Amino acid sequence: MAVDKNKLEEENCILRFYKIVLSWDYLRILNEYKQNSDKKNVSGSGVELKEVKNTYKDVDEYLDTFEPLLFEEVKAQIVQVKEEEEGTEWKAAIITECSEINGFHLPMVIRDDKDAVSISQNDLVLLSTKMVLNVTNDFILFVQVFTINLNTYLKMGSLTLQFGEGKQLPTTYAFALVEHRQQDKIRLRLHLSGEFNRYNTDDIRTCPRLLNMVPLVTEVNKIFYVMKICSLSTIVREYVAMRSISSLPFKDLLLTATDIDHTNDDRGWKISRPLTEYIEGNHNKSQIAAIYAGLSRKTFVLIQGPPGTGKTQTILGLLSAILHATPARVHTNNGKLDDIKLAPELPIQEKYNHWDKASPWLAGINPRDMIMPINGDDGFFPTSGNEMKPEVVNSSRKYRVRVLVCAPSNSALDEIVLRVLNTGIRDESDRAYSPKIVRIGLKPHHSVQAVSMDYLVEQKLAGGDSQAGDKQKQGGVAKDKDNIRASILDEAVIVFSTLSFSGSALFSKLNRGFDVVIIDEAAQAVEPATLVPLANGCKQVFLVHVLLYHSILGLVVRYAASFYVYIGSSLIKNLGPRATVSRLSNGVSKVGDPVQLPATVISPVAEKFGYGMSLFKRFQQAGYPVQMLKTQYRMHPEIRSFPSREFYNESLEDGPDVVVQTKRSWHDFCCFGPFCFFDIHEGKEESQPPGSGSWVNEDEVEFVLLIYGKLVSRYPELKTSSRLAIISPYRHQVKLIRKKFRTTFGVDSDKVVDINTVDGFQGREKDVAIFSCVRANKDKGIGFVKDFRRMNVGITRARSSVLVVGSASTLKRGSDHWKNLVESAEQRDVLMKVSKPYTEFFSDANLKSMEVVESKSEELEDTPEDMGIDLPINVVIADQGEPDDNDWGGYGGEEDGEDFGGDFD
Ligand SMILES: Nc1ncnc2c1ncn2[C@@H]1O[C@H](COP(=O)(O)OP(=O)(O)OP(=O)(O)O)[C@@H](O)[C@H]1O
Repeated sequence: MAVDKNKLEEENCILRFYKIVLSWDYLRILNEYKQNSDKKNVSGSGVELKEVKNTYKDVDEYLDTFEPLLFEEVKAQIVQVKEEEEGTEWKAAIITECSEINGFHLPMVIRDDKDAVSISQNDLVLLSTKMVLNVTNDFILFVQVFTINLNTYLKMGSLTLQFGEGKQLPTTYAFALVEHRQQDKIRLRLHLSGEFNRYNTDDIRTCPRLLNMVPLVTEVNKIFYVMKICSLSTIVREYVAMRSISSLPFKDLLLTATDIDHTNDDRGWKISRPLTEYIEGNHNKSQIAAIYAGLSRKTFVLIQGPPGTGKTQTILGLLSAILHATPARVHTNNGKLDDIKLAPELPIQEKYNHWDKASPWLAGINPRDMIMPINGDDGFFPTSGNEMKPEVVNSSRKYRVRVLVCAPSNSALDEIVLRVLNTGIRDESDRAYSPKIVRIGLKPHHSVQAVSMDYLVEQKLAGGDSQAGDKQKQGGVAKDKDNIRASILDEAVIVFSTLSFSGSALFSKLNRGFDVVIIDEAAQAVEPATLVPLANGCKQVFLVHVLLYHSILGLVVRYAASFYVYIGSSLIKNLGPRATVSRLSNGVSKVGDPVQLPATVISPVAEKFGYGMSLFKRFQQAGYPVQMLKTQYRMHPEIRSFPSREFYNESLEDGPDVVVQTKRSWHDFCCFGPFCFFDIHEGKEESQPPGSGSWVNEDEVEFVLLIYGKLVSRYPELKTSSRLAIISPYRHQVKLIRKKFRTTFGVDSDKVVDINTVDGFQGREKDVAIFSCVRANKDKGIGFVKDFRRMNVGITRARSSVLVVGSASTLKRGSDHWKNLVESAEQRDVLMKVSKPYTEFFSDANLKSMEVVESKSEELEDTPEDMGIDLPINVVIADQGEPDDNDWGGYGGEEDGEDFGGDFD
C-alpha cells in the first residue's frame, strides 16, 4: 500500500515537472539567457532565488530553495544545447492521432527520420510549424514551408528572413516530451493549458502561443517540425528525488545536517573475529575508524581524505564488514535483548550447491576469467591461481544486507567495480571471495563487462534459449529481458550504478530495496543528484570524497566559528571561475569549495546561488563529523612532497614501504620522474574551437607524444593503459592528443594509454601520468588551470612518475600554486627547459646525460620483486612483452552524454 502511495506521489511529481517545463517559451528562454542571466536574482517565472544554506527548518524551505535552482539548471541545459550544436537538425513530422489525458495532449507523430538514433524517450523537443534556424539578438531566420509531399513529408519551401525590432516570431511552437518511440512513430506529450505563475501549478495564465497549438496538434495529417533540444532523463530523476525528501526516513537529518543519531548497543553491528583481524591488519587507524563508524549503524557516515589515502580501499573494507555483520544484539519476542546465535557451518558439498545457485554466471563463465589476459598477466589481475571463492548464500543468514554503490560518472564507478573484481572482498572467515555483483547502466568499461547487466542478461538468455522457444518469436524477448534484469538486480548483493541510473525505471521494480548506499566522489554531484539513490529507500548512507586542500585544522576553525572567517586573498585570487564567492546565511564566508572538485553546474545563476554545493559539503559545513584519512600509500615521496607542502601543511604522511613500492627502473633517467617539469617555453595556446573558451597547445601535444614514445620503447611494460595516462584540463587538448596519437603511432590510443581530462581522472591512479597544462600566453592568464583543486588532482594520480608539461613562465604568472610548483621543480633540479626541435631532447646523447648513474646498480638490486615484496595487485614489473587488450582504458563521461571532463574557461 505504502509503495503504491509513493509511486503515486512520484508520478504526480513527474507530471508537475513536465507541466512546468513544457509550458516554457523556448525563444523567451534563449533571450533571457542572452541578457546576462548570471546577474539575475529571480527565475524566469518570477520566483525569487534563494541561496543554498547549510540547514533548513522544514521541507518547504528546502524545496523553495532547490526547486527554482533546479529549474534554472534545466533552462541552462536547454540553452547550452543551442549554443553547442551548430546547425541543429529539424525533421518533418506528421500527426496521426492525438489523445488528451490529465490536461496533457499526447499526439502520435510519424517522423521523417532515417537516423533512427537521434530522438529517444525523455528527450525534450521543440514542435513548431516553422523551422527556426537561428535566433540572435538581431534576427530570426526561419523556413516557411509551403509544399508538402506526404510521401516524403517534406520538400523545402522558401526562406524567410526577418531582421531587427520588427521581427515576427513564429507563434505556433511549443516544447514536447518524447513519451516513447517505436522506430519512426513517436508519442509526444505537450501541456498547452497555459503558463504557470511562480511554479504554482494551480495558478495558470492563458498563453496565446500555447492556445494556438491546441487545434494544430489535434489535426490529423498536420505537418510539424521537430527538433531535439536535450534529454531530460537525468534532471527529471533529480527533481523527483529532491521532491521525495519529505517521505525519506532520515528527512530531519537531511534538513538539519546534524548528527542526531546516537549510537547505542542495540543498533550497532558486529563482525566475526577473523574478519575483525583482517580489517585491523590491513587498514590503518583512520580507515578502521571509518569502517567501525559504519558498523555503528550511524545513518550518515562521511569519509574524506587527500589523494591516495585509501578511500576506495576503505570502501572495500566496509563492504566486507557490512555484508558479514550481524546485529550485536537483537530484540526477542518478549522485548528483551539477546545475543544473536551464529549460523552453523555448512558442509562443503552443501556450500558448492549454494555457490551454483548463488552465482549463475559461474555456470557459464567466471567473470574474472572473461577479463583475464589469455597469455598471462598484464599486471592488472591477480595471476597466482584463483584463490577467490564464489559467494556462499547462507540460508541461515538472516541479516545479509544489500548494498548500492554509486558514483557520479561511469569512469569513477568502473574504478570501484574493478577494484572489487580484482581483490574480491572477505567473508566472516576472512576468505576472499567474489560477491554476487552487477554493474548497471550505460557504457561499462570492457574490464567490467563481465558483471554488466547487459552481459548477464545475454548469458541468462543464452542459457534459457530452448525454453524461451515460441515465446521469443512472439516478441516475448523484451519482456523476458525485463524479468531477467529484475531478477539479476534482486539477487545481487552489491549493485553498482551511476547516481543518475539509480533513478531509472529498473529500480522501481525491485522486490527488495537496499540497506546501505555508498556514494563515491560524492562532492562531485549536486545535492539533488545525490538524493537519487537515496530515494529508493535505505537505512544507511556513506558519502566518500577526496580532500583537495588542507582542512583538517582549517575546517574546525572555519565551521566552528560563528563569525565571518577571513580567507586569504591569495586563496580567492587563485580560485577558478566556478569558485564563486558567496556568503551563506549562517554567517560563514564560503569561497567556492576549496577542498573538493566541484559538481558540474551549467547555469551561472544557479551556481551563484550555491547549487554546486554537494550534500557532502553542506553536511561538512554544518559541522557534521567527517572521518578523515591521512596516510597516503600511492605516491612516491618525490611526488607526494609538493602537494603535501602546498595543500596539506605537510600533514600528508607516507604509508610504510611506499618508496620501495613506487620505485621503478625508468627512474634511472631523471627526465622520467618521479617528478619533472618540462618547460615548453615556445609553445602556443590556441582557442579551440576558435573563439571558444577551450584551448589546445600543439607543441605540448608533440612533446607529450615524444615522451610517451620514448618511455614505452625503453620500458614496454608501460605500453598499457592500466599503467600510463596522459591527462589535461582541457577536453579539446585531450581530443587532439588522441587524434595525433593515432596518426603518430598508427593505433587507437585507448588500448595502450589512458588519455583523459583531469576531472575525468579523479579517483583513479596509474604508474605514470603525463600532465599537459596547455596555457602558454603570459598575458592571457591560465583560465581554469589555476584552480588548485584541478592542479592537485592532476599531480596526484601517479604512483611512480608525474611528468608535467607546460609553459613555466605562464604558469608562474598564472597562480601562486603553479609558481610554487615550478620553483619546487627548480629547487629539486628537475625543471627542464625544452627548445625546438623537441626530438633533440630525447636524442641518445641527451638521454645519456640525464642518466642517474649512482642509483642504477643499487636500484637493480632493490626492485620490489627481487626483495620478495608483494606488490599491490595493479602494480607489476612485467616482462617486456607486447601489451594486451585487457587493460584499463577508463574514460570520463556520464550516461546521457554528460561528461565530467574539464572544459571551457
Ligand atoms: N592501509 C593500506 N595499506 C597499504 N596500502 C594501502 C592502504 N590503503 C590504501 N592502500 C593503497 O594505496 C593506493 C591508493 O588507495 P586508494 O585508491 O584506495 O586511495 P583513494 O583515497 O581512493 O585515492 P584517490 O582519492 O586519489 O582516488 C592503492 O594502491 C591502495 O592499494
